[in-house]
Amino acid sequence: METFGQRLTDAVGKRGPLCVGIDPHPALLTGWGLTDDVAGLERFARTVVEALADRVAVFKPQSAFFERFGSLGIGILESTIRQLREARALVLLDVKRGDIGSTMAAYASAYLDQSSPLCADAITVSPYLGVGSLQSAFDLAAANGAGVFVLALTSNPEGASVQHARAADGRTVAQTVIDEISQVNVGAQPLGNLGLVVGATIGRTGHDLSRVNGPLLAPGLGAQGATPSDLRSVFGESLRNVLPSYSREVLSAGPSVSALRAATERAVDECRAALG
Ligand SMILES: O=C(O)c1cc(=O)[nH]c(=O)n1[C@@H]1O[C@H](COP(=O)(O)O)[C@@H](O)[C@H]1O
Repeated sequence: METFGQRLTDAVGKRGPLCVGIDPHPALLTGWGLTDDVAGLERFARTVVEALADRVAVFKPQSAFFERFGSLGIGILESTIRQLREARALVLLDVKRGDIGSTMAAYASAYLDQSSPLCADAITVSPYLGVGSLQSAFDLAAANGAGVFVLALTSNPEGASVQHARAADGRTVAQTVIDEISQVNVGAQPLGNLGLVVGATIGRTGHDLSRVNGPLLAPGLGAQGATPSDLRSVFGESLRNVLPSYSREVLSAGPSVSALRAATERAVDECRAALG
């Protein structure tokens, strides 16, 4: 079975270095002339799939915006994941899970087990209960050719108060997470299955990402104020492993299919130029 690192490398090679977040905010539904209800959500998701599924490497549906409509919203999330994967795009489900090991195993099977209706290619997780508590997700991902993206340095201004705090050995909390993930990815070719999330908004923080050997998801572009030209100062020599991620900036071009495609092409071109 191909590893997630291999599948991601292939997808980005064919379609370009871009992740499009599917975040159906109430304001976006309204902006698209849709109702803020299940019918509006369904139409929104269907339009994104029609416009972009065959041309974007990675999609990141944000689970909360589907969960908000209960089981009907989850049903639309399931069908959206399925349609995106049928179009050979990778789906990184943004659920930011994290729990004690035994419960984490249940979350892992919900999102990474091939037989689950919500099975995705990768998920986002939070390391707040300790990186070791996520082991069951790492194991299931490896067994299924899937990936796991661990929050390290988030794009929001509040993140630094926890992530830049110093552990007993003097490293920041974020650096301990980065180092633990780097250890798992050692030797993986072309890229490890474990990624990190590092916001494009954070500027130069002095964290060492040089040994991660895994994908670096960079949200915070567009609506949160970062631009592709900020990526170099955040990622330095690790730029080659960066997967830039846009949600509202690209989605606000809708509902026109051609405008969504044009916004995506622009984003890919700008990211390609910035990543070198
Ligand atoms: O894990 C994430 O995707 C994430 C991490 C982070 O540090 N910052 C961040 O904005 N995100 C997510 O990325 C998306 C950003 O959306 P836009 O600001 O509209 O591009 C949202 O779904 C956030 O939940």
